[in-house]
Amino acid sequence: MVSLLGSALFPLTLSNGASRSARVAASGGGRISSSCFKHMKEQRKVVCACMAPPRDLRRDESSATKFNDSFKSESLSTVREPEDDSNVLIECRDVYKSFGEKQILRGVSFKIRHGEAVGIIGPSGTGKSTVLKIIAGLLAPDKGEVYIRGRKRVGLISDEEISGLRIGLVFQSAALFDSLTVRENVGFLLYENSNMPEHKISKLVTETLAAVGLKDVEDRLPSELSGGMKKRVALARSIIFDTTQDAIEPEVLLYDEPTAGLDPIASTVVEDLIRSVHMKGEDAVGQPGQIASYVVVTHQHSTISRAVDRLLFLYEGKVVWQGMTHEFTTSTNPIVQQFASGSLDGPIRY
Ligand SMILES: Nc1ncnc2c1ncn2[C@@H]1O[C@H](COP(=O)(O)OP(=O)(O)OP(=O)(O)O)[C@@H](O)[C@H]1O
Repeated sequence: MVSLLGSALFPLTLSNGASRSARVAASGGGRISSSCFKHMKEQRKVVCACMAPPRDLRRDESSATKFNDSFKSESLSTVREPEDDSNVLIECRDVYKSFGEKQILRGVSFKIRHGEAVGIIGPSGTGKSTVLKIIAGLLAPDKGEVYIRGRKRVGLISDEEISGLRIGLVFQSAALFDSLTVRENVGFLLYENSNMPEHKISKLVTETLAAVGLKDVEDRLPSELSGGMKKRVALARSIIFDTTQDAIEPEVLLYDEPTAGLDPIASTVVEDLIRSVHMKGEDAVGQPGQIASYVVVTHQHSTISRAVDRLLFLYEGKVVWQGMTHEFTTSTNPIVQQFASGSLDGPIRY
């Protein structure tokens, strides 16, 4: 697993004899941006650097932990949590992160349990994406710990041999390789890392595309897709996995502003898609989703109400409120009230 990371994306033989990496490199004349490439590499590392725990974890029933509303973040520590943490997939414990002089995270703590659909909200620049990258293992905390299924992560994901959890990060921009077809984009990790024959990967790609409601797009280039379709392709790429492995680990997907820039109806489609690939949902072909838990960073009210069950509110480097989604609008916490109403008056200063 680790060795895959260093060897990056090369080489990858295509059925037409060209190599995928060569085509990516050949696209340097503008068809693929360096940021897309970086995103893909980052995402790839996250998805790949994992091993295989038992499949039946997916069937575990778990409910979101209910937290009381509170006026002060400090009082969160007095809230009793369930004693049984066996279903905790990811835990951040007192995480700090600075960029230069700028202190962004100042003691962030939370748990993501098996089966949960969690949203992270809060004012711009408060560190939500930073939290996602820390969970994903793309950034290391300056202080504090991240536990993956009870095991403390040491360093970045690229240093890990076994995490016991596949973690996928779905970026705001679909971050597809513009020079590769939809099939090659979705099957990218399998073409490169698995022993699956090409025809099997191709079949799996078609099935996975069908699961996110796409048909007959395998041979198209990303430039021939709408924005919403690109997001679906990106989602398909995140949920595809090697079905020839005996044991498949549970997967957590991290979505960074998945509905940003979409019209309300396209947002609804993506929100329902996020639900549908979750274990409690049903995909476009009527199969239960494969995602054990997911975390969504969003500013969109519709995404909060439609796609997540529990919310973490991040402000000034800490989780200052946690609660079920339906408790958000009725919260008496002045920070939450101001944010929910969009008022200029209140403790949040811009
Ligand atoms: N790699 C980095 N180097 C320097 N500063 C960074 C880096 N990554 C993030 N920051 C800074 O950290 C702060 C938090 O960024 P982050 O993207 O996590 O916020 P956010 O809450 O997701 O914001 P938004 O809601 O606007 O997307 C910002 O001020 C950002 O400029």
